[in-house]
Amino acid sequence: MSAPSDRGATLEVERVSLAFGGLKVLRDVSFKAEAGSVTALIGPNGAGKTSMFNCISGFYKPSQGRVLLDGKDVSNVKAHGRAALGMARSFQNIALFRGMTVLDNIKLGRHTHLKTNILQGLFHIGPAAREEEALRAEIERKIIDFLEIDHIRNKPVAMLPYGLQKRVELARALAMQPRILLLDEPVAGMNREETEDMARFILDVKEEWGVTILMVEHDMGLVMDISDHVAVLNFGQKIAEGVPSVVQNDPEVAAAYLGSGDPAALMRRLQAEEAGA
Ligand SMILES: Nc1ncnc2c1ncn2[C@@H]1O[C@H](COP(=O)(O)OP(=O)(O)OP(=O)(O)O)[C@@H](O)[C@H]1O
Repeated sequence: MSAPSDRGATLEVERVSLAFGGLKVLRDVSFKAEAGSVTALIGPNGAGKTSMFNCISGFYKPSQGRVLLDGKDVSNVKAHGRAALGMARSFQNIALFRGMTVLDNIKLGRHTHLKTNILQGLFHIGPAAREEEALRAEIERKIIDFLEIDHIRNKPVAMLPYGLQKRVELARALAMQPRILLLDEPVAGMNREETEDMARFILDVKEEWGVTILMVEHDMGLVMDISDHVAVLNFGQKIAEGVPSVVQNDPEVAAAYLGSGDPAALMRRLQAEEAGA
């Protein structure tokens, strides 16, 4: 299969902080997702993972820090501009048009950053160039083959089991021809078989399409199995980072998750680090 993007993009998060009123949600967080790798952002509930995703994709503007895509500062680029630069995102809760078919949902993915309007795109009218249309159709066909969803292409999304809906969401994100894919809890609510399928597809997106993957995920089995790199947030700060085996054995990470150790001491250390930064 030919890759829709030549290679994945590098993402750098540089000293990002975010506050809602007086609440500091992210504090001076830096990490990097290397081109063509799978990076996982993990941490207990409320650690700031989704907020970080929102800063990366341009939904939130950090109070400090920068987001760089292939070394280019995109901090002032709006969400749709970042999408046009190759950032695609899936959401924690499925954000598909439930009454529409699988194929039409996938088609909508491509219109995120094209000038062609959605209705023109769906009904193949207007100024959309024929050649581009053919190329797009080819890409959609490849995505449908790749994710093994040909048998449901004309089914309304609402009729599909949860795991397949998540797969359609991935298909729609791929239709944007991303260079980096941000996946917010891609296997949340899935059974074991669905999780294993999704793990395989994520790895295939990386290996066959060269797309960089950044995912927020609570399923530690999946994170440790498929990530090249893991960054851990707790109380809005990065507490650990590295290859899965190192992060897995980090006592501070265990303490953050299990509540063992002394959370007050950890909080004090994080605050002291922040004050000294
Ligand atoms: N729009 C908002 N306004 C105010 N506070 C917010 C907003 N979004 C998030 N927060 C707060 O920021 C903190 C981090 O939330 P966030 O959703 O980023 O964490 P998370 O690590 O993604 O959690 P989870 O794993 O439960 O999804 C929480 O205390 C949350 O209540």
